[in-house]
Amino acid sequence: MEEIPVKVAVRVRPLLSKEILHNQQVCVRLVQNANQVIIGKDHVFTFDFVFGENSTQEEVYAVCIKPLLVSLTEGYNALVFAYGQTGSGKTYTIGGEDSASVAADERGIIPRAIQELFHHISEHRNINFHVKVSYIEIYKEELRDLLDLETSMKDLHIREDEKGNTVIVGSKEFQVECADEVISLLESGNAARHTGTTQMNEHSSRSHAIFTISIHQKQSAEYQNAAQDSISSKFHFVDLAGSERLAKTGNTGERFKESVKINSGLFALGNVISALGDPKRKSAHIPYRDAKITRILKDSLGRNAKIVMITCISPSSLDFDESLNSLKYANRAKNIRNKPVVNYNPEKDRIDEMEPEIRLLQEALQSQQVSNQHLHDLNEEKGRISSLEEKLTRLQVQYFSYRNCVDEALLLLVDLNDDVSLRRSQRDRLQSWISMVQKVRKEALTVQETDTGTETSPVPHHITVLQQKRDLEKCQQVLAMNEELFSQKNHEVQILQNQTKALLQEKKEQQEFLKEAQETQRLQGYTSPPVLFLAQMTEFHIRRQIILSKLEDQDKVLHCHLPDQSDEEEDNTRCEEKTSYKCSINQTWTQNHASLCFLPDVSDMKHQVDKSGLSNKSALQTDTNTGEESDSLQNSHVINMQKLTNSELRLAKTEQKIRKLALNMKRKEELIKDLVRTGKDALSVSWQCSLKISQLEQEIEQAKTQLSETQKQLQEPDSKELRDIPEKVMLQKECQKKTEAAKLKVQKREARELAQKVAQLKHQLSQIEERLCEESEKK
Ligand SMILES: Nc1ncnc2c1ncn2[C@@H]1O[C@H](COP(=O)(O)OP(=O)(O)OP(=O)(O)O)[C@@H](O)[C@H]1O
Repeated sequence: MEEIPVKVAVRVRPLLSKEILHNQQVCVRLVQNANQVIIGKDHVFTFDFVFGENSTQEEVYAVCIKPLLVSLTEGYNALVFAYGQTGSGKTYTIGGEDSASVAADERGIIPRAIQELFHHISEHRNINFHVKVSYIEIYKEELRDLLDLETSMKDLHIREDEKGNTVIVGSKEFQVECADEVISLLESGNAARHTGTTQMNEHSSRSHAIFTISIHQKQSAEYQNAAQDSISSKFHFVDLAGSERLAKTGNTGERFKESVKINSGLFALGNVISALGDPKRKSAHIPYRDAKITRILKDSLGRNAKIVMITCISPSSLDFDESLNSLKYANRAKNIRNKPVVNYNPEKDRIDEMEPEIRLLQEALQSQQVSNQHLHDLNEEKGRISSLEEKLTRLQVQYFSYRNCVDEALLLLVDLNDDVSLRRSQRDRLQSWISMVQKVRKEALTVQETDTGTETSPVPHHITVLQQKRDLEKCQQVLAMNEELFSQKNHEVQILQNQTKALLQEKKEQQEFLKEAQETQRLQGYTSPPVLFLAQMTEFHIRRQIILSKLEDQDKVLHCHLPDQSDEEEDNTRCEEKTSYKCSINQTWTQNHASLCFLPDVSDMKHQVDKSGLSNKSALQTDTNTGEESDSLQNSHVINMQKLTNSELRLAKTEQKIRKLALNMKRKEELIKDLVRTGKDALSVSWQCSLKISQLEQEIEQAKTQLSETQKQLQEPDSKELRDIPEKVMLQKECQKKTEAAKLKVQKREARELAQKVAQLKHQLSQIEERLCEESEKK
């Protein structure tokens, strides 16, 4: 396999009108015969082709591209890429401009190659050509289909097939028939390409564009002989985005981002070119994967393609650095060596690849045919069976009708045999016929019995089968309906079960919630001061209740004796009084029972007790015959009543005390809260003060240092400047500063005092808190 180097051409564009206007100088010269470019004074480069400012598009095409197009038609892959600084003439050379605005002789490489290709096709009628085109751009390292803008960037992927050919999966390939069709596709792609205005170029391409023509050629059937195969080849036309010096272009925002991506892609391409141009490259790694452009060109660069690199440069001395860099870049590319081959038989290879698949398919087809035959046979068999079944049914019907006839004939002949006088021979024959029929019938019955295993039935067999079939169908229908019903019911049951589950869950949750609430209430009951107070109150009431009940019991004992010591009238009075007393006691009892939190009116009680006491006294006055026992009982009753009154009074007093204490506690709690708040405020004030103090201290320190410096300066006898007025002003300022510093000192002292006060306050506060705690503990 022959190794051929990459051909490198350099094209120097003429100075543009704006460059002439700015009187820019030319810094590039060409030595046409030697294919040399001299830039500046002493940078000389030799290339395969050099084109000066007067070179035409036709010239560039004829020299650089025509041989590639010939190679393409011979079955070789080809690649031309234009490299150079922004605004150096790449798009102009490649032909990526709007062709409507370009004169025919200014058309670039691509339209010329298209024309030539279709001219070639038209001249080779013996070959069947299939031409496809695609147009892709790499914008900010993302692929974009310029012929189908609806294709999302995410759907385009660079892949490598098993032969190492780069394939862009998802890109549209248009099958084309004539040059005009391709030109219009090219134009629509050019229009869709990302371009923008920069300081360096009014129509700057902001992306790398790859226009690809793929051809597949095969001898026409009439000219074909067995030895000839088909050929497939492709031609990439690559218009790279221009290299840009960010400082020079002044790009910002989106343009800046584009520049970064463009330069990184070009840098990756430069690295690939360097690696490929390195004589020790066999061991070196080729960094194709670093950028999309290098991944796409992987199968061409350094591999199976004939390559021409066109380096475009500006002649302006202002672009000297960029042009020199481009020439160095191109110089490296000269070292790349490729091994192009004619791409024969991709179809045959494909057929080879597909052979096992074809074999499998053939086998599958055969087995399909066999099974089809079987199916056919089966169908035939089925048809035969059904016709036989029909025949059988018909025969059975015939048989039964014949049997009926025979049965009837038998009966008739048996009668005739008995009644009619026949000749002996006739009678014998009849007799033998009858016995034969009987024998046949008997045999038939035995066969039927063994077949069915049942008693003989008068219904023909086929009719029974049909009937049973119908019954079976009905049963199946009923079964299906039942099943449907069953599934419905099942579903309903399922729903109900779910509902029950949900309700149970809800109930459980509610129970848990209730428990939690009860628990919280219980815990709160032990900790909250008002509840404690209530509990204490309740305790008091219970004790009071116990005392009252004891008194009542004693009272009952007392009243049991009273009726025996009075006459009837007095009895009534006493009874009335007794009832009123009892009622009053019972009333008190009921009141106490009704609400433990309610204190009974002490004055009421006293009044009732007095009343009972008086009534007892009057009873004692009317009955002079009362015994000592009754006296003592009455006395004890009065004493008890007094005791009760006393305890009621004490209880009322204690309750009042408790109320007062609770009120006091509440006030003190509020006081504590206030004090804490004040303490916090005082703390924040003191913090702010200390912050201010530290600031002031710093300022004082600064003032001090400045003062000492000024003093030093004043002490210097040689300092002439001191006598100057501005210097004096400065000194005055310094003095002012010193005064301010002194003031600050005073402020600082005040602040310190304030801080001390705050500390004292805090101390007092803590003492009060301690005292309050002690008091509350005592209470
Ligand atoms: N050989 C030439 N003869 C006359 N004019 C040229 C030539 N080369 C380039 N120009 C002009 O120079 C300008 C810039 O060219 P072009 O747009 O092709 O640059 P570019 O290298 O593609 O720039 P970019 O990288 O920014 O896209 C265009 O106006 C173009 O017409």
